[in-house]
Amino acid sequence: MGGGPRTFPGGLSKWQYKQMHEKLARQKQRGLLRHEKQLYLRSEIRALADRFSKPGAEDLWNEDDGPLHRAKRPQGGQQQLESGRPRGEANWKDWDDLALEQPRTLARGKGPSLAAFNPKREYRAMAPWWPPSLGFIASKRWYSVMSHPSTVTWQLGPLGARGLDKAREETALPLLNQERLYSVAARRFGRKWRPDSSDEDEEATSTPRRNLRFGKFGASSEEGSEVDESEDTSTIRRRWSSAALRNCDMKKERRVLKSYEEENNDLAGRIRELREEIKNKEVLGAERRHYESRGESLLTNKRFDECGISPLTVKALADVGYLQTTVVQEAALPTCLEGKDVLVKAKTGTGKSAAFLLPAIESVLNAMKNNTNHRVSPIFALVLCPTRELAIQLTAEANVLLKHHDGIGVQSLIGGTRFKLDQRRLESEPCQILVATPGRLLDHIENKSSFSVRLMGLKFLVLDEADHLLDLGFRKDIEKIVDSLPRQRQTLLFSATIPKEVRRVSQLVLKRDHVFVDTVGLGAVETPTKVQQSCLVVPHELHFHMVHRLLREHIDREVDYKVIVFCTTAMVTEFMYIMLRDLKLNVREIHSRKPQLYRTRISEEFRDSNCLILVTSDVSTRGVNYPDVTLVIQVGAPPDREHYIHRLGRTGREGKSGKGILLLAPWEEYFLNEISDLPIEKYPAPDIDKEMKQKVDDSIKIVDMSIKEAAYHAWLGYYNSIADIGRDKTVLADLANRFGASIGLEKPPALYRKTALKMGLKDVPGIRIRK
Ligand SMILES: Nc1ncnc2c1ncn2[C@@H]1O[C@H](COP(=O)(O)OP(=O)(O)OP(=O)(O)O)[C@@H](O)[C@H]1O
Repeated sequence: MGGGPRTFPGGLSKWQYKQMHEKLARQKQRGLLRHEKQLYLRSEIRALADRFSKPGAEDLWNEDDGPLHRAKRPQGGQQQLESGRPRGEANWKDWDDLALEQPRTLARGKGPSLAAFNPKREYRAMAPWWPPSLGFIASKRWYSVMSHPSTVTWQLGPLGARGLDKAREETALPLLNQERLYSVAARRFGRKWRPDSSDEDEEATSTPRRNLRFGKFGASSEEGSEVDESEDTSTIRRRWSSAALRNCDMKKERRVLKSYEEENNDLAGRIRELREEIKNKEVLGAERRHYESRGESLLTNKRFDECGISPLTVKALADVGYLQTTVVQEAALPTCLEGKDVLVKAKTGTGKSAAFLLPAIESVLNAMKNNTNHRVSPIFALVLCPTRELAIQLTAEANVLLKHHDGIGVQSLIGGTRFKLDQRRLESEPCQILVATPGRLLDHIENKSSFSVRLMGLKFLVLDEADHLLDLGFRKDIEKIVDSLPRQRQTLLFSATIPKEVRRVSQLVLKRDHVFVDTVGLGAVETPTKVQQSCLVVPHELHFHMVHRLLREHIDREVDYKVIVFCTTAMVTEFMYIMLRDLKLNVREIHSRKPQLYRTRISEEFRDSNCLILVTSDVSTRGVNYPDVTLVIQVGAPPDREHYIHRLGRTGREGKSGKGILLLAPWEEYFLNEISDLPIEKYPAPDIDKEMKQKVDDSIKIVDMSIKEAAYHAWLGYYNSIADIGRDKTVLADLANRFGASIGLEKPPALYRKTALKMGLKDVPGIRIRK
């Protein structure tokens, strides 16, 4: 008779079974369609967000929501600006002027068109006294000037006391800010290409990082110019039109053009608000400083059992001795537990991890209560972080907090492990909370549809080290990840550093009505108060000798020493490690060139030990919590201020004391301008006697030639990417060759022609090209 069996699983008839399958297929198809539709909508929304953030669309960020009005540039200010123009940066300024004079008439191919339609710069040049709170002109530099209490008084004082008219005549401030802005501009302008020198992490693969930082959404006009240079006028016109948003403008009411007087009135109002805001923040900051000055830890009087979190979590916290919240936990928990989107800024080592892991657990508990879908087990909470070590650490912390929650599991997805093993682990073990690095997570999303389905149940997303994840090195990956997540979710962003640009870009992942929790406070120092910071400037040929000298000095003084030495690149780290090991120091190394298992083992060893030195690259810069580090040495100029703060933050955690030494060469002193608001003292240069120098030289000799050559290439790549140094290629080549000689290279190793071309080093005297 045929036709197969009469009954099917579950006692269904053939017809019922067929019906059921058809229904399931229809459901699946509907699901896929919904998903596709969601993806399409998101891409549309992102495109729109892009328009909002593009240079030229700044008026949309204006709190008044009014259009950009072209105010007249104060005459006096103009003159002073011209006279005070920094040497060598004249062209930036000239472009500004050009833009001012004939904004829409620049002919194709005529002169430097790049800034012509950048109203941001135009506006800043015209009305430099405009307060930064009004949004777009508050570049990072300006912001840092504003945030310094003394400068705030100086800036706002005249504005408040003499009124706006007088303030407009105030030209010293614009002059200063212009100079700073241009110097930032010049620095960024040069960062066009960055070779393998970065060792921050290998997850950020797609885009060279520093050079493109916030290029697309950035507040500073300078970055826009970087792109503009290669564009023709038609592109520029396109950009100009995007500023108006035209039919893409989603605002319901038409924005009415305001008169110059109206804008001034608005401005006066805004200034009053701003002063109020600063006063409030200063009160908060003062409270906090009081806390710190009492020499206590950052713990508050609030207990975890009063925070409205699950008693089982409170029990787990008590098991590890956490009874009271830290300042950031007290400040962030209530808002996070309310279900709001939050952006949190708090100093390094103050307990941010628990501040987001606790709400993550609560969110999972709620979701599990309400979850009716038993076919797939959704991942309810996702924590993204930039490095593998940090992901492993956060997973371990979450595991501690979940100790008494049976059936809830946390897992990590990081690069350097086997994809198939990850997959099997994800399927076989409970995973309601996932901690991941972006690259590997994306691999799973793109290659495993069942994984994407599990993510569709997501309720809670955290971006730890958010400023870094939203930086261009990671941005594309983060956007793709966010696209594959449900829009109905709570999102938290955490970091110790939140530059102004990040606040804008954060709108891509946060809801509009998100809350900003800042426990550092405007005007307060961003580094831990109990960390003694100093800077030592010696010729870079002596850096290795000096590191050895500083380490010896520290070891002699501290019985339980624990030191981290940060080097600029992975290969320089390796070189430093081999040299220090030969000098009989108890040293370990972590950098991206080491296999993951090795990295994890060393990381654990360093976490649990004393009397150990860790030589590392930027893979250890952010988030990793090694308790009781007594000294952090940073060798060479860090890529930016944020790197400096996060590296320094590996010591002085939990309100403890620590020391940080920044070792610079004389030509790296420009970096001190970036951190001029931090309490950094001059370190008295210790002597390096002949015997000690000889010892170090002997140890340098034993390092393998191939490592030396790789260190030379990496060194060259790193400094080439830093505009202050990479701008003058001849000087750079000379410095690199001096570095090569100091590590025992008789002649500079040759570069591949292609590499030299990319780095702009072809035909540069002193650079050898491989035949
Ligand atoms: N409530 C608490 N009570 C006691 N210790 C705490 C508490 N919260 C956090 N800690 C401890 O403080 C240390 C620093 O915490 P954590 O690593 O979360 O800092 P962080 O702010 O995330 O630092 P970073 O900015 O470097 O990432 C850890 O050792 C952690 O165990």
